[in-house]
Amino acid sequence: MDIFDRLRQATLADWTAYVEHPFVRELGAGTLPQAAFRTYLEQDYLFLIQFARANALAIYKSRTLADMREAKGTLGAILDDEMHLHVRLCARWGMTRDDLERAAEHPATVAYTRFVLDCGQSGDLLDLNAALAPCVIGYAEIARALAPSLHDDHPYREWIADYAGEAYQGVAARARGHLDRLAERYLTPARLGQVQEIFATACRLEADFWQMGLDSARRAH
Ligand SMILES: Cc1ncc(CO)c(N)n1
Repeated sequence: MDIFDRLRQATLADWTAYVEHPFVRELGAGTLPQAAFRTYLEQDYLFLIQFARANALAIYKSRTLADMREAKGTLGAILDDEMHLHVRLCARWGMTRDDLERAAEHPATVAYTRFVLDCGQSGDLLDLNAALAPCVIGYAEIARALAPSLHDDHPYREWIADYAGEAYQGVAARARGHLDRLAERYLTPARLGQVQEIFATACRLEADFWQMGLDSARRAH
């Protein structure tokens, strides 16, 4: 069992509430209201800006070149791949990159991103990567679970296919391996509870992020 599996086991209720959130189920079934997806995607673009900063912070917090390269790889994947998906999908609704960058951050976006950044500022690279893990590894798992139900005219096909694709799955697998190596170096029995709490909080903030999308569609009706 690697450290990711141990953290997931220890926080299983929070993990499950995140990866099996009603937003995820409706996304997979293709029944998610478009308004919910649009709000989610707009906020997720703003999320990714802060998430890029968190990975830049991971470079700053690194004591080895190998750790720096891991964070740089994830940072590159966010800036050069993942954000392009958002811009591409939003362009279909007439939203430009500028529109996205001008949007106001929802409290759920602020809460999650600033929590992750604070874990990195107040803690070390293990704390920061424990806060980042539910995000990267969680999305890879969610998309892999949804991919078998994809069909040609699925409304969210591109989103699911991108996160289920080889490139993103590779980023997540690397992050998982890196977290394990960080745990070997830095995790002590005394720290385990705190690292679990960071992981669990990030899972809860992920669930809140999905909920924000659902709630916005409810308000629009
Ligand atoms: C909220 C959130 N969590 C995880 C990911 C995966 O990078 C994302 N794009 N957005």
